[in-house]
Amino acid sequence: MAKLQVAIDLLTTEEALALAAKVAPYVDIIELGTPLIKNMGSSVITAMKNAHPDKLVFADLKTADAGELEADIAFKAGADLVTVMGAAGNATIIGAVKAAKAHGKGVVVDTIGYPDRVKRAQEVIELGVEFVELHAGLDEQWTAGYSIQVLIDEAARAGVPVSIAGGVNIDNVTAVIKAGAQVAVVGAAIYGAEDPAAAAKALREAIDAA
Ligand SMILES: O=C(CO)[C@H](O)[C@H](O)COP(=O)(O)O
Repeated sequence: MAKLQVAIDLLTTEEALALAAKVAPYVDIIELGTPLIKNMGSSVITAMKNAHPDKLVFADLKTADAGELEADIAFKAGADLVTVMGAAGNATIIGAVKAAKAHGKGVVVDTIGYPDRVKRAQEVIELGVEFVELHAGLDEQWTAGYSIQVLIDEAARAGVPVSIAGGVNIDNVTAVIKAGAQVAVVGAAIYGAEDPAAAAKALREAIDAA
């Protein structure tokens, strides 16, 4: 069954916990966004895991170097999954995977900005990562002409476990899952909704029906 990951791109632990409390019944993975972790430090990871021990807590570190060290910090704080950039060297990804194995946790590679996301996904899966995030970041989403269809097409031909992030919403989530994504990552369409719980519930139902 495909998973729903809520990306919490808010800026304080208090706001993140309040949102997570509303949407937790409908999501499998709670992602702490990079700006949130930069603003609050690893204490937000611990706070979220303590509040939701039954959920996978995803620390979107976007590590570019010192993979083992940065991943170890997040796993010690309570993360179940951490991200390393696909543009990082393989040594960085291998280091993070080493830390993950030591903690019984996992690494996700984020392909933001990588020219050939599918090729990199196929390469890094061999390094022991859990799955690869086919990701158009916020800046790319705000570029004229952006369409999530690019990511959906990439997922359909990746042939390795992937998530899709970059403007997933209720209108496209079925296509995201039908393309083969194992995880749909949803940020603004949940945290920016008038009723985040209702938005998460609708996404959950669409994923389960896909
Ligand atoms: O990691 C991120 C940005 O770097 C976001 O969390 C991710 O893109 C999902 O958010 P949205 O659904 O708003 O695109």
